[in-house]
Parts: sequence; C-alpha cells; structure tokens
Amino acid sequence: MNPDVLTTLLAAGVPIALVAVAATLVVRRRGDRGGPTTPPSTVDEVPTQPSAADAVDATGVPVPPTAGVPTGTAPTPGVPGQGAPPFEEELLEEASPAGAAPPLDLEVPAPAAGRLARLRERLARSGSPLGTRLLAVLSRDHLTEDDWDELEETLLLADVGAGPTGELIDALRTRVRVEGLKDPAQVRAVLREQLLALVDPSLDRSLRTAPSVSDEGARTPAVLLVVGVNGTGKTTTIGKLSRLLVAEGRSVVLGAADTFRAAAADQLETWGSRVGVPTVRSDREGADPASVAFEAVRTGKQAEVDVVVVDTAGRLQNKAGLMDELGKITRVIGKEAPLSEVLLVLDATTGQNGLNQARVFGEVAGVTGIVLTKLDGTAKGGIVVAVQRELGVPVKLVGLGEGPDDLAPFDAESFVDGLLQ
Ligand SMILES: Nc1nc2c(ncn2[C@@H]2O[C@H](COP(=O)(O)OP(=O)(O)OP(=O)(O)O)[C@@H](O)[C@H]2O)c(=O)[nH]1
Repeated sequence: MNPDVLTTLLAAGVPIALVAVAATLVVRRRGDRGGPTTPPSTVDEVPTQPSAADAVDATGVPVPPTAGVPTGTAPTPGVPGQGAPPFEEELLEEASPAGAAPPLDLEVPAPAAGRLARLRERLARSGSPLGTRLLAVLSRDHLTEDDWDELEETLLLADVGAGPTGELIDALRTRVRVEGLKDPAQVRAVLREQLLALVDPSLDRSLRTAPSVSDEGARTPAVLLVVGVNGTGKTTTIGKLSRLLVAEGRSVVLGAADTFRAAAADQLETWGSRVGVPTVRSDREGADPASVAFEAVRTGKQAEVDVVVVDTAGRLQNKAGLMDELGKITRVIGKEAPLSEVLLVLDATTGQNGLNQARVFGEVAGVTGIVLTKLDGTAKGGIVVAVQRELGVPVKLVGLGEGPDDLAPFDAESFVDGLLQ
C-alpha cells in the first residue's frame, strides 16, 4: 500500500476500510442518477484507497472489519440469503473520503486454514463418494473379474477418465496379487496411496498472489485473470476469492470485464463491497472488456494493492471470437503488469462437457490453474484427476457450496481422505 495515502487518511482520522466503500458508493450513486454517462471504452472512477486488509492493530495483526455493508446495488443472486440492505440515500449523499461517514461495517471472511476440512462433510453429503464405493468392492473376499469390472465402471462413472482408470485398476490388481491384500485397513491404505498418486500431491497448487516490487521499490500487483463458461460459477468464485485474499491480509481490486451481462458487474461489486474491496466496472453493457480489464489493473497499480482479479465473459459460441477477446484482454493487461495466473473455472457436475470446455480454454487462454466449483453437489470427484490430466495444470481451488466462504485451497491428501471417509 502507498504509505502516503495511508498517512493522509490516518491523519484525517478516517477509518481506512470505510473510505473505500463510501467512495465506491458515491461512484455508483452518480451512475444511478443518470449523471455524466460513462463514455465508450472507459470505466467508472474507482477509489485508490487501501483495503480493509491493510488495517492492522498495534501488534501488526490484521484488524478484521465487521458485518453488513449497505450498497446501492441489487441483492446478489449468487449470495443466498445475503442480499444487500436497502439503499440508503442520505448515507450516500453524505459519503465522501474525508467526510464523517456513518460506521459502515464490513464482514469478516473465514480464515483460509481449515476451510478444506469442510470438504469431507460436503463430499459425504454428495451421495455415495467414490472411495466408499471402491472400498466396498475391494473388501470382498475373492475378487472376481466381475468385481474388477465393477471397480472400473465405478471409476468411469465418477469421471476419473479412461486413462487414469486403467492405471488405477492395473496398480490395484498388481498390489492385490503380490501382497495378497485381505485386511480392510490394508486395502484402504493401498487404495489411498493409489488415488493420491492419481491426484498428484507433487503439483504446485500455490496461487501467485504476491505483488512484485522493483529495485526502486515500485509495487506491481499480482494479476489474476478468471476465465470460464457462463454459469460455471465464475463471478461467485471471484467474490469468494476476494474474501479469501482479504482473509489472508491481501489488498484487492476487482475488474468486472464480463461486460456481456450487466448484472455480473453488480454481482461482483456487491461481493467486493461486503469486504471493502472496490470494483472497477463500466456501466455500459457490452463495453470493451479489454478496456475495463486494463483500467482495473491500472487502478490496482496506482493504489499499490497486492492483487487485481479480473472477471471475463467467456461465451463459448465460437472459439475464434473467444480467442480474440481473451487475447486482447491479455495483451492490454500486459501493458500494465504481467499476468500472474489464468484461472479456469469449471463446474464439477458437468462431466465430459466440462472437459471439452477445459480443452478449448486450455488452447486459448494459457491456463495456469483450475477452480473446480460445485464439488459439494456431485459424487463425481474423479473429475479432479481427469481435468488435471487433460490440461496438465493443477486444480488450485475448489468450490464447496453457495456460502460466501465456501471456496478452499485444494489439497490432494485432504481430498483423497474426503473420498475415503
Ligand atoms: N453448490 C454450489 N453452487 C455454486 C458454487 N459456485 C457457484 N455456485 C452457484 O452457481 C451459480 C452460477 O454462478 P455465477 O457465479 O453466476 O456463474 P458465472 O460463471 O459467473 O456466470 P455468468 O456471470 O453468467 O458468466 C450461482 O447460483 C452460484 O451460487 C459451488 O461451489 N457450489
């Protein structure tokens, strides 16, 4: 964060987390009133104040803000039961960076650690998990050819994919024959080992979210571009990701470059405002997504935030169009900052269809990590294996539900343990 900005704000006695929100509201309010319309290829002005994540107490520990931010936008469809409180005109009239804004409270996102523990519980609720079904067959006394066929079918139905299924069956047959596995605990241990090998714990699943600092001390934010087909949970995932980043003490700017659907920008803005994260957007539906992305990165750079996360539309009617759009977004972002991550959001419940999407985006967008959403709603956890094989990039995050903090960093061991509970 820019120390000058911080000093000025602190000197003015302004709670910094609130300034970002108040100023964002003013910007939105102007647009709502039909004031100066946003010219084509430009975006709304966005405050360059530090985020809530930068607030620290005397010991340097981040001071978590508290709940419930009024916003001028509609309740978010992707935030069940969490619609924004009613629009408060007086509040917006008075809001200004230096003014005495009423105490607007921000939500406290759940810490990243421990989130994946929820995976077990969610996988258990998703019907009969893959591991349980495999164990049931493997625990039979003498495994016949029919049993092996059943194992194979179970893996294929769970979307593990033909190649990895063959590998797993071969490995298990060898182990059962050589080691004469009988004891259920032994069978379980071997299955765990083999599943883990498929999910591959050696892959680097870290998210590159650290800003770079030049020798002269200039900070450039990490830029995360989020791509994927509409409906996979992209916008919701970015909302959840901004909370995860705030929970880790990062300052964040969001870029609403999904200009195809105006509500997507509202949705993103509402997510951000709940945790004090500003959104750069255009009020013009169909505005140039590349210019919004560019502006978001420039804003993040000027404000010296840690991370800029950019949403995209990614309609898949035509690969050439998608390639053009994502290519242009990538090029213009590159003028301001290098891309740190291209995250592909895939819906875990879509099976082969999801894999086809992964293939196209993999060719077009240079994906560096996969976010698998709706893992809570499927017994087909095998898609993790298939999609990693298909793209050769790791699953980095998983969506475990519709709640605001139902996004967790992926961990191979916890995932396999979830399958084998
Ligand atoms: N159960 C469950 N639902 C999810 C998860 N992630 C997203 N969703 C839901 O999926 C639906 C679609 O999410 P969006 O974020 O609007 O999808 P999108 O890809 O941004 O769609 P466009 O904005 O149209 O491009 C919403 O109802 C979300 O609440 C998840 O991990 N689990």
